Amino acid sequence: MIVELRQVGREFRRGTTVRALNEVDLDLAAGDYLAITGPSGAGKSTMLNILGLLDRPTSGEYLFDGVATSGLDDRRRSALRGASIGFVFQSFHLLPGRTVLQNVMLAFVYGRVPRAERIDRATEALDRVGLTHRTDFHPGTLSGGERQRVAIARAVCTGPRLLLADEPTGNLDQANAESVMQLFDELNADGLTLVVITHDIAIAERARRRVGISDGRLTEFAR
Ligand SMILES: Nc1ncnc2c1ncn2[C@@H]1O[C@H](COP(=O)(O)OP(=O)(O)OP(=O)(O)O)[C@@H](O)[C@H]1O
Repeated sequence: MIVELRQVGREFRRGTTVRALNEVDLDLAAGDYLAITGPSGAGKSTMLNILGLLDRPTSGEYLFDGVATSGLDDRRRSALRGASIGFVFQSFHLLPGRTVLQNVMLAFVYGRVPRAERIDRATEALDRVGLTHRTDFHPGTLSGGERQRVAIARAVCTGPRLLLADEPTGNLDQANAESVMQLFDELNADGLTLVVITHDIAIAERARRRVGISDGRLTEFAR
């Protein structure tokens, strides 16, 4: 198992208490492809932050790749995140003043990849997403779909065990969204474990498993 959530809860206390996640159980095996859907405020971002080791549950346990993460201090959690989890966001998060290749190489800033290997691995990731012809371009000159594919190259070039995507097609037109979803299908076929948060049912249908969140509770839909 890559992900095991055991009765995970996350409460926020700001005057009143909000239970953003409530006794959530979830298992993700290596190679799974999961979509998470739900209305605004249901707990999707909270779930992604917990899965990505950006936030901690207030109850329950999260095992990542068999490791109980509640026992890890912040430094170890960051190291695990950097080595094992890739992120893709709706708004791409590319640096406009850097080239495509340089943006992908930002993934290695906190990692342990030897300097000499970095260009090769970034170039290989750009080849994987079909953008070798854009290596020296700046993000501002690319289409939305190309920008998202750069962000995906940056997320996968470190060889993560899990890729987390938050509304990855939210800023894309249908054709560009399709190219990104096609790429996700290919990455998953190559064995990458994927979790995609989306409002879009057509996008969620691409995943092999689909869960809905409502008021912090998770329900898996039969396929
Ligand atoms: N840092 C925080 N402090 C207080 N409450 C929070 C915090 N983060 C989230 N919440 C609350 O937890 C609940 C779940 O929020 P979350 O952002 O996970 O929902 P979401 O499904 O991602 O919504 P959206 O689709 O609008 O992004 C909401 O009631 C929200 O107000």
